Amino acid sequence: MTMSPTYTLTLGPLTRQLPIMPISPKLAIASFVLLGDTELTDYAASALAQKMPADFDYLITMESKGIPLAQELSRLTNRAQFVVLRKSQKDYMRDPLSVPVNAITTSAPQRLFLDGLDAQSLAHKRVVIVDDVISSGGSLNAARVLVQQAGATVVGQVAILAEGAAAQRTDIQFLAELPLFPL
Ligand SMILES: Nc1ncnc2[nH]cnc12
Repeated sequence: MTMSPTYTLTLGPLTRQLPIMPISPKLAIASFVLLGDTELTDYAASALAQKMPADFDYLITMESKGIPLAQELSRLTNRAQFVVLRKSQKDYMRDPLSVPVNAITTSAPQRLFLDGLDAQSLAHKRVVIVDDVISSGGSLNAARVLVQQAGATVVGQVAILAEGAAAQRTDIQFLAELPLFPL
């Protein structure tokens, strides 16, 4: 296997070599895969716990790479439950809400689904959206729409990394920037 070039990510005391992978003829990304990295997940959750709004009811995240982060953040902030927006409709969902989403790493159009039971729990609640990387903001926007459709209010948006132009956003809290790599 030929080795791809890497980008060195530094997060507090931790460093990771992220492989730089083309995702289109014109663009490569430094691939940040949180799944399986317990050490990084735990560090990022404790750092993000310091950046959370004081008053919120629920964390909400998007399948799949945000899930371990949201779980640890939920534990650290003493929230007994968090909500996962899914990328497919499951047979066990009741009256799911769904919206289209465009993500930088997935070429095919996708949808994001909120189980109707979760939607009921969220009604009139204060919600923080958490994700591993915010890039184009496509999945964040889709999550916001679902949260609003459920009758909840978004009181915070947090991520480990802000990629490309997202690093200039003032409406998100994040720990580090991640560059994009034009080809
Ligand atoms: N750099 C990246 N690595 C992994 N997933 C991503 N989603 C958006 N940007 C990403």
